Amino acid sequence: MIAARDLRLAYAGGDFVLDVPHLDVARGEQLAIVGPSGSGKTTFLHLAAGILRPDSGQLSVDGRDLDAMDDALRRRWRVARIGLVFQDLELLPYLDSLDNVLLPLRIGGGSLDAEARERARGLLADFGVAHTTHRRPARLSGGERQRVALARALVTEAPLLLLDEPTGSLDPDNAERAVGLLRARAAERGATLLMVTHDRAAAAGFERVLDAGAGLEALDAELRA
Ligand SMILES: Nc1ncnc2c1ncn2[C@@H]1O[C@H](COP(=O)(O)OP(=O)(O)OP(=O)(O)O)[C@@H](O)[C@H]1O
Repeated sequence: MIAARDLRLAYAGGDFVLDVPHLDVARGEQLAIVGPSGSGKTTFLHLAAGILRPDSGQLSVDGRDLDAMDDALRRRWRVARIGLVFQDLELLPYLDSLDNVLLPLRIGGGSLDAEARERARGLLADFGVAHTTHRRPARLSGGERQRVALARALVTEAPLLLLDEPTGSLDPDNAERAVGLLRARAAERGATLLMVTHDRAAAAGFERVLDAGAGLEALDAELRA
């Protein structure tokens, strides 16, 4: 599902360089990348989502070479094929929870029929935030906002879930429940799940956990071990 080879990205004007020599994530696999702040987890996730483009190297996601797509196509492809949770959530402040969850369908030109609305409401209920359905983000707690963002990642039933610190605002019980639900939904439909986090507890139970502690180039060593 994800194949990265000799991937390199340096931010203009910064010191940080992301190097990922070799990483494969199989279709249907659930992978957690754990590492401290600043190790490049978000950068890698944004490369995999086609939000950032590498300076060099190859990256194929869901069988597509992201570099070969123009920006508009990559955006359409991302909305259709990836359920994404951003570290800063990116809920739209003028939409209530239901419309935030429906947003990927709206952007992707998908159907917003009764069935889609029912699915969105069901996801809000699954994550324990049905009571926020008609509230805007400003009137939600941090944990409620996070759970709305998690519900949104599942609404398109995309084959790839990319989750950036999906439990950052949740207490331990809610974190465990939320990750369990994301993983169960992914497993039910054979979707691939990649979570990056600094929270080792959130990664407990994942069959494959990569340590980005020494920088993502260390992933290569794990793969060869
Ligand atoms: N737009 C940018 N321009 C310059 N440097 C950046 C930019 N975004 C991130 N960085 C730097 O790149 C490095 C990796 O950042 P990244 O957000 O990928 O790390 P992370 O592992 O996700 O950290 P955290 O757990 O704190 O979110 C950091 O040193 C950061 O300061």
